[in-house]
Amino acid sequence: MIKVGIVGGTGYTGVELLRLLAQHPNVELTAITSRSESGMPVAKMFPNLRGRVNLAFSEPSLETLGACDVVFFATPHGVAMKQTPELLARGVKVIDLGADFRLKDLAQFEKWYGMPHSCPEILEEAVYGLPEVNREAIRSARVIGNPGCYPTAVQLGLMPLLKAGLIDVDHLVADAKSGVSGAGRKAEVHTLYSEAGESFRAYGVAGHRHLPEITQGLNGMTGGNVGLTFVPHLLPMIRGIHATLYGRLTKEPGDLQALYEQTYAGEPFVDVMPAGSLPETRSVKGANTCRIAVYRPQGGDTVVVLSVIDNLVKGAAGQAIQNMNLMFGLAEDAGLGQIALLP
Ligand SMILES: NC(=O)C1=CN([C@@H]2O[C@H](COP(=O)(O)OP(=O)(O)OC[C@H]3O[C@@H](n4cnc5c(N)ncnc54)[C@H](OP(=O)(O)O)[C@@H]3O)[C@@H](O)[C@H]2O)C=CC1
Ligand SMILES: CC(=O)N[C@@H](CCC(=O)OP(=O)(O)O)C(=O)O
Repeated sequence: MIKVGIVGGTGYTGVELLRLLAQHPNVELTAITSRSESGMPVAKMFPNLRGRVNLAFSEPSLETLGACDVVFFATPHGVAMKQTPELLARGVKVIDLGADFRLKDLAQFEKWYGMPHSCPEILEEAVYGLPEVNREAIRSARVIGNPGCYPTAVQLGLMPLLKAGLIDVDHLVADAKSGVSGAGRKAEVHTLYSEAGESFRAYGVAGHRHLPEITQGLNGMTGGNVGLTFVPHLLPMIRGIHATLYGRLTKEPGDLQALYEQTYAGEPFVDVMPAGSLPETRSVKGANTCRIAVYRPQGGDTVVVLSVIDNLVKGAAGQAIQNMNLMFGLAEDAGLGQIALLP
């Protein structure tokens, strides 16, 4: 059994890790930390875990975490990089759900996250945990920068077109919408029910920290520098991301449906839907699945891709477990068989 620790167990990605790991056949939950709720039984805060998780929250101490085989950081940016060097020295692998190990360019990290990086040498060895792109490197990684939620939906949606060299890489557009759980569990005015409910708006239009993460990934697919306009929106729902992606064709693309199906053939967590389908966020709610549909409206020169994920699963905790499975040589889908909750 793999001994697992979770730092940040009281947040939304933390409790999602717990929900999924409690059903994982190869995992023993060893430590679940919270600074604010240390001593409280986990199932008291999260009754969905009653009878399934019998631990109490503990302080995030090196002693407890150092006894694990792998530690997930479900914490704000800047926390994982402080503790990762000591954990690695004790032979513990690290999967950060925050952004400390995602951006390879230090200047970009410091610009978008407003803090210096405390372990650049570990950032260099860390692997970006998008299995559909980096599967082999993930298998041997000690540190994973788990992708952001929007970057997962956008990169998986655009990858087939970019790898095939079919679209103008200077003018990509990603119009993406997220449910409010994407903002985490901490109290903030803009995610209050009476602020976010029955309303809809964009945010981060002039610049969002996921822009450099997405372009880093897309650059890796094209070998050059892509130009991307990325506009996130806040939807009055709890879970889910819907990304609508636009690319202008630079040549006759052939059968786009076949291109998508072939690219993702054999991928356990990417579902290319039949031509004419409209992926819904509810079709992935609670599941580690990205569902994609590709369109060429009126046979014109614009390709439209629809990509949906659950921000807390394929956009965070599920993908992190997929990465853990790869790092420990387990079946990639172990513990990740959940079917989406519908309606
Ligand atoms: N929500 C989402 O959809 C997604 C989130 N992410 C990323 O995952 C990470 C966690 O997000 P989310 O679960 O939404 O956040 P939350 O705000 O819901 O939870 C954050 C957790 O971190 C703990 N924490 C905060 N500061 C520290 C610290 N200095 N040391 C140790 N623990 C700390 C908190 O517990 P306590 O204060 O009790 O210790 C809390 O449990 C973030 O980096 C986020 O950007 C990534 C993809 C999607
Ligand atoms: C709706 C909402 O607020 N979503 C978050 C993104 C989700 C997330 O937490 O991603 P990171 O891990 O990269 O921070 C945001 O736009 O800041």
